[in-house]
Amino acid sequence: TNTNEAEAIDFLGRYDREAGQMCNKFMEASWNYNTNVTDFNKRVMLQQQMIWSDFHRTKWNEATNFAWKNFTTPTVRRMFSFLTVLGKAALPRDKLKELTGLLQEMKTTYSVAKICRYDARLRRLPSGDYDYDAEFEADDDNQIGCIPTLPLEPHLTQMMANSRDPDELRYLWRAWREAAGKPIRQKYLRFVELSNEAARLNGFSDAGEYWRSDYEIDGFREEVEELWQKLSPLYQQLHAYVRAKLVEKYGEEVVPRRGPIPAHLLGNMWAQTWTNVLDITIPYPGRTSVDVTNALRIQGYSPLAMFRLAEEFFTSLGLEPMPQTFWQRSMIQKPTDREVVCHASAWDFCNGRDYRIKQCTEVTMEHLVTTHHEMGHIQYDLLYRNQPFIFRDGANPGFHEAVGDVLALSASTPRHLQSVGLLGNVDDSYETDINFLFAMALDKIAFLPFGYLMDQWRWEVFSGDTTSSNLNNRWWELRLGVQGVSPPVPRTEEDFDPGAKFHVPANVPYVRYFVSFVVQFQFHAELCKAAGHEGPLHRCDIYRSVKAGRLLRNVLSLGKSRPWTEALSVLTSGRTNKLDVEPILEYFGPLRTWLESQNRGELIGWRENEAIVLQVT
Ligand SMILES: CC(=O)N[C@@H](CC(=O)O)C(=O)NC[C@H](CC1(C(=O)N[C@@H](Cc2ccc(O)cc2)C(=O)O)CCCC1)C(=O)O
Ligand SMILES: [Zn+2]
Repeated sequence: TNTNEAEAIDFLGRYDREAGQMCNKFMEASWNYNTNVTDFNKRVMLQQQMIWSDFHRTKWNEATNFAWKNFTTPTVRRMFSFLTVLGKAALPRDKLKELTGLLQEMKTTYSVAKICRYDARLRRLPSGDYDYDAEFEADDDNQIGCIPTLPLEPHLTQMMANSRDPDELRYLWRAWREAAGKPIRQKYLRFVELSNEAARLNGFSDAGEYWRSDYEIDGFREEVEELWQKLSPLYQQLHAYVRAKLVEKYGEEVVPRRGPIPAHLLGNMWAQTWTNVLDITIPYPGRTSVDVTNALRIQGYSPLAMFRLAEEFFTSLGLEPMPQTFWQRSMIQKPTDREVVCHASAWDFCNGRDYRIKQCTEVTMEHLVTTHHEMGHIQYDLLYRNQPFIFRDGANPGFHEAVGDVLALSASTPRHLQSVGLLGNVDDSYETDINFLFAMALDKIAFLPFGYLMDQWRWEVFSGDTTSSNLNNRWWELRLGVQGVSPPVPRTEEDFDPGAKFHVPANVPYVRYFVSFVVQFQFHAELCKAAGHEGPLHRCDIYRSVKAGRLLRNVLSLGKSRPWTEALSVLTSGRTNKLDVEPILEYFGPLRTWLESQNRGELIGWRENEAIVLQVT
């Protein structure tokens, strides 16, 4: 092995230049496929994927020839520690092709899945009523003239958000899982086998351990478990209150007063955020509500105007504007002339100049928040663009997910929405405060158990604790036990419900979002301090604070050049280097007190025997 550190540094210099070019070519091919889903574009992208993997393996061979662990320069050692993990390219070529092929097939199934309109699917009884029980017996579609025409975005997303008909919601919930989840069950099992084989070739016990290594700390799994245990009581208070409101709306036959909440009634296809049932659950209906969707529409906001509004928040902090090419090359609306992957995403083309967002933007408050989220990824990409290629990444994946959300915490406040003209008169009353905190909790607190259980389930699949005999059952054990939601129709091992959530077929890890929802409040607290904010944390708006912007720039410019624990030390001026639930609990403190008083007499938590009995074939 080569102990010459000077030669190693020369190798790293060459790698830096070549990797940027290879990455750019792969991102272009991947972008072309995602913004124009055709077989040709898929083939080109898979070809580029193989070229990138060959490049990665060649460089890996060179890197592993160096005795890098004894090198004296810390950043050189850190670069080699990343370079000497080959990832899926460690697989034999034929298995790598199978793996990438399976991944593309699963992503395509998800992206093009469509279901029939509600009424087209259902048989009518002589009386003219719908025959709900017949809805899935007649699998022979043309018997009832059903042609699947409704895609997830924007149709099913909007229907799940706006329908208040439990039967329609139940149909949509089940039909989507028939179309998107069930068909990929076998492919996913084979994909897991190959992912584990690749992980073992890299010295990990399974793909879950490989994923968790991104967080660079031992006991990350236990750390996440501990954070959830501290947050679960607040979630249970919110769950109890929302359940009581849903009982009021739909009655106890539909919503068990002491049981889990049926998953189709929470305004979201996966019950992961509950903002779309704010109208049913808002604490003080008469008072100010921060859902500015109507104002956006009345004021004629376009997707572009929403993007400009988000960009202006970043530049008000002294952070980077979007590059010129961003506005020319991004896809911010769903095209009408071709299939695209609508799931929003932010793209770094690895050349320090080309950055884009792909988003099927709708003019809603939810999409305004998403726009900040995606632009947060681009901002982070821009701030670390002068780092070496290997360090151009988030300090940990949760940091990358937090950036946009941190700004959105300020941009969503009633005061801020009023200052940009999206909200009329805002009173500083207690009720308005509670309404605002409640709306934020439907997004941030409701999400925590889902953000936690997604990879709990996958880590157990990768480790073999969960197998094909209990794949779907284990999913519902976690959904019931952790999140307190139940399926609106019985589920069996014929189904594959996790497969109906983008990140499973797309194989995108998810615990990053749980980490983000904790750490974004640590960022918020520190930036508010830097901005000189006084008063309750939930009222802070860092808009136009150049001091807050400077602190954020200092933390994010590090990229992955230092462990994220050091980045947290920079953020907190040395006060901590750990994930900490105190800021999120402080932010929601007033709401928790209010919920505890409102929930007197309610069962906090849920009796699992009230869930629909899980059928096991
Ligand atoms: C080239 C590439 O892929 N780039 C990465 C970014 C990067 O790695 O640089 C990327 O763009 N990933 C896409 C993904 C999209 C979204 C998502 O999937 N969100 C989660 C969880 C969630 C829920 C509520 C919330 O407020 C925030 C997050 C979900 O919807 O379940 C959908 C809209 C929001 C974010 C994303 O932006 O994280
Ligand atoms: Zn993100």
